[in-house]
Amino acid sequence: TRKSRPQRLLKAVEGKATLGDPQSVITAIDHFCRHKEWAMNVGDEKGSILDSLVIELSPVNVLELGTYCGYSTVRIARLLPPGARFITLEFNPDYAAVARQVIGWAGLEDKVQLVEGASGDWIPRLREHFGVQMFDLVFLDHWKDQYLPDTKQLEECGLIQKGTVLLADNVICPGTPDYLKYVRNSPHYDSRYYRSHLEYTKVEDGLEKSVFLGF
Ligand SMILES: CNc1ncnc2c1ncn2[C@@H]1O[C@H](/C=C/CNC(=O)c2cc(-c3ccc(F)cc3)cc(O)c2O)[C@H](F)[C@H]1O
Ligand SMILES: [Mg+2]
Repeated sequence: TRKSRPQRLLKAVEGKATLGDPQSVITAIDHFCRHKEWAMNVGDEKGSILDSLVIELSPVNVLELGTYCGYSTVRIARLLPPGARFITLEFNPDYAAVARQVIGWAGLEDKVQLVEGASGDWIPRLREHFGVQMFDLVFLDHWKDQYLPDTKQLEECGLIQKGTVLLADNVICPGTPDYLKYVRNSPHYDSRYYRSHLEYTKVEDGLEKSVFLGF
């Protein structure tokens, strides 16, 4: 059967990137998505904002919801300090398989724990299963209507504590209206919008950074 788009994206990485070089993997994916086939990676423009926030935060414990092909996983993992712990959740086995190979091509497999499963099932188990107490950074990029329920579940499980930074992709396009209302109106979050564009297009989109202030 015809290869899927993620499999064609992986072929582009294998054809163009240098093994063990994360930047070449990022460049290969961006080139493929800009010139061959669009794909829902955070992309280079929003990716630069993501990079600067990761560098500024220098997080020790990171959670990503929605690995997809692993593009943002590679962007984040390449900037993490030694000893940092990065868990990324992906429940589609085909996407997870492609992401493992993309992460491997970047030489970052030792920095990333890709967990194949649903956020709703795994969030309550992260503490006892991985021994993580709280996350310094959570990158939300999965189904847009799941940002809010998963954020609430992370709060209830005590995985969001004072200082935790939530970074949400696509708050304009496709949009996450209920999540945005929640973090912008809650006295427990200090929220800020980073205006940008939908990956590889001129359509407006952006990232919302929300710092948890404690209960
Ligand atoms: C719900 N719990 C989950 N647990 C684990 N993995 C999950 C879960 N839910 C989804 N996944 C996994 O997370 C990924 C889902 C990404 C969804 N992303 C988008 O839809 C998305 C869409 C656009 C877009 C914009 C304009 C347009 F015209 C068309 C598309 C742009 C973007 O940047 C996006 O991120 C993956 F696919 C799914 O298996
Ligand atoms: Mg996205």
